[in-house]
Amino acid sequence: MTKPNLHPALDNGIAATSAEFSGGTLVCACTENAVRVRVEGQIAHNHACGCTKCWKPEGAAFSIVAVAPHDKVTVVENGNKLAVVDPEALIQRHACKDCGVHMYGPVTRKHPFQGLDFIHPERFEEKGWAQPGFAAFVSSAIEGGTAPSAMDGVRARFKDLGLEPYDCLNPALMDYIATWTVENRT
Ligand SMILES: N[C@@H](CCC(=O)N[C@@H](CS)C(=O)NCC(=O)O)C(=O)O
Ligand SMILES: [Zn+2]
Ligand SMILES: [Zn+2]
Repeated sequence: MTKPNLHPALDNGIAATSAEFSGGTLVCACTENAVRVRVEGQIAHNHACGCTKCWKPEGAAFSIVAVAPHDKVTVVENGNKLAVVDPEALIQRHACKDCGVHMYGPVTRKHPFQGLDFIHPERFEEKGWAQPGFAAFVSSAIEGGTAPSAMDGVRARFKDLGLEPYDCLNPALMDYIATWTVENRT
């Protein structure tokens, strides 16, 4: 059976995390006047996401997405090209209006992820960012066009890569969300 195309940063071999990585610059896909976003420090919770809302490169069924604290994320070039994809969404994904790449997505509303920005580390100009650790929203890939009959192969491939597949987030993040929910009951 042919291997499913998940994402180039998975299919072509997962690049190792470097302890030396102390931040980098995300760049959009424009060849002129590219948007650049500086992220200070290492990223956290990097994972593959199968949902339809996360930005993916052409042909990929999954995105690669991680978080960084909002105060560590700064637009440094061509921020005038950014627009919010869906103002109603929890994650305020700021995309380049010319090439469509999502550059950063802050969570500003009261939520366990408030204060975090979602970013796509494959857009870093530098290497060494923390490698993905699991796969989230795997069943949502069907909504993005993956055939239901391909899903066993998709999950098996993630397991081969050492990335446990989940249909929501991983247990650590789900427990974190539930704990926050208990602590913030009104
Ligand atoms: N099945 C839905 C799932 C969407 C979803 O819940 N995505 C997650 C992972 S990125 C989320 O946290 N979304 C919040 C948001 O999009 O603002 C889809 O594929 O569109
Ligand atoms: Zn662009
Ligand atoms: Zn997603």
